[in-house]
Amino acid sequence: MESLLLTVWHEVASHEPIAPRLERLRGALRLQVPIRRLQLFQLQDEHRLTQVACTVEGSTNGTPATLEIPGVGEWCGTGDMLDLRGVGRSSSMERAFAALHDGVALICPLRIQNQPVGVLLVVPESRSGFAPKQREWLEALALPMAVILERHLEARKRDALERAVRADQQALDQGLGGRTDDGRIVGAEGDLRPVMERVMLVADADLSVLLLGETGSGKEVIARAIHEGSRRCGAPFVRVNCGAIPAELIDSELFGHERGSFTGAVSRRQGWFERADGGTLFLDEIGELTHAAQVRLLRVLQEGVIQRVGGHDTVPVDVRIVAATHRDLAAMVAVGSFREDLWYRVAGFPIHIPPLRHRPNDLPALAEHMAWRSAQRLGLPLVLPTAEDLRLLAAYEWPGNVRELAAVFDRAVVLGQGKRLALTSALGQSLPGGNMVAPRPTESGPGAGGQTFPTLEQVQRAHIEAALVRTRGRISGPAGAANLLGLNPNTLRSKMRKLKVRRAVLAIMERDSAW
Ligand SMILES: Nc1ncnc2c1ncn2[C@@H]1O[C@H](COP(=O)(O)OP(=O)(O)OP(=O)(O)O)[C@@H](O)[C@H]1O
Repeated sequence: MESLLLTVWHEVASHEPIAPRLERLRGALRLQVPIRRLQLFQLQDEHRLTQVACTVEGSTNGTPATLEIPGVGEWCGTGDMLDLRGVGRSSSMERAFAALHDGVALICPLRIQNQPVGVLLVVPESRSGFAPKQREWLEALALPMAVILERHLEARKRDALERAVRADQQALDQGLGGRTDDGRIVGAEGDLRPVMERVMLVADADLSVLLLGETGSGKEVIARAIHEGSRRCGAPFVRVNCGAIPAELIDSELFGHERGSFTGAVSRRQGWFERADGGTLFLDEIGELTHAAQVRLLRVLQEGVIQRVGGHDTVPVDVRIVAATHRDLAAMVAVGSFREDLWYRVAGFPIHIPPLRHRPNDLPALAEHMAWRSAQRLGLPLVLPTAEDLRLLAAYEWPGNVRELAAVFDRAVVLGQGKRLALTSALGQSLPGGNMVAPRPTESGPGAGGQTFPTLEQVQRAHIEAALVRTRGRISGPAGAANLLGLNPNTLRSKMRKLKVRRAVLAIMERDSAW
């Protein structure tokens, strides 16, 4: 028993990730106790457990990541170890645990200084369960397991905090000159004009604004324009990506924290509201906020004051909210995944930004802007798009909108090395094997005078790939590549096989739209 406990405490002191430590622990324990599976759960609130780690042998683990178990919090705080074989399963908690492993398991509450942290679940090798002595050993495991779990949770919190600090730093760098853009809104006099008219109407009205539009369509650009057109323009514009906030850090992100208020809080930190005080808080991807975060956000919007985590003073804050989402927020309200009261707070004045494919008149100016921007960013000579380049761009759907256009130009400029815009190649970028889509002969560039002249096979392959890019991978039907190329779908398929055409170009384009 002593040597076993020594091994256990040795694992407690380790800094390795939790899963291999638990696996080793199970191995050591199995010398004394016939264990098949160990599962460690973190207590999320009164009724919720989240699986942190599981070790198992010989079968996959079908336990869901999060379990709703009524009364589990209370039992964790005061209850004793339970052998599910022996209980009458009178409570719904016992029934819920018993359902996990066919009623053959032992559950042990994990506490530190009487505070509940989680649950250890142990499944025996056989249905006969554990002998009394073996149960004693398992009971002795509760404290070291609780310490392992608590340290693991603290380490995760620390990591999340470091990530948040890094994100802050990036945002700061961008604000301080990381932007190589001239800040121009291309299309303000073109297809984007109705949007700009609404921006001008609302900019100085100090209403909250909700920007609706597909990803990469320019919501942040418009949010900045609203801020810059308002009387708050001399004060900060703070952008927060709501989808990237770890649930355990929501309070600290919103309200800030005092030094030492939790492990990892090495200095005082201002929350978003304080940082944006007097200015505009841009809540990007607001539809991604968790339910708990929605509640917290609503509270500060209603009360207009914040209290830092670990602090006692209330701090009044004055911010204008501009929120954005690519989701159908009204539908989310209808199904209850976004709070209606928060919706009323943030959706004072909605502005819809159309996707790039609905702004054909802006495309030439945007293409020139991106050619200039990429050349400047990458330190290469400026090459402007030709009429043929513009036709190629106009034929594409742009699911990633202006951001995707910017990424395509970055690649086209790099691939063309300041001598040409390699737009065809940039649209159907390099494949995992390292091969490139061969340039089309029409591409602006050296053509016949260039260093390499593409073979007929390369040109055919590139042409078929360009057709597949345009039809987003569809081969047959009126909107398919075969129709576009004037071929029978089966003929196209056999050509694709012969030429080793890579339908993976599509996967790459999808990946690149998030570039
Ligand atoms: N009208 C425009 N004129 C010039 N550049 C633009 C325009 N619209 C968008 N951009 C550029 O496109 C990129 C994406 O824009 P932005 O970040 O505003 O999109 P978004 O809709 O907020 O994206 P997401 O939904 O992913 O947050 C940025 O580099 C931005 O500078």
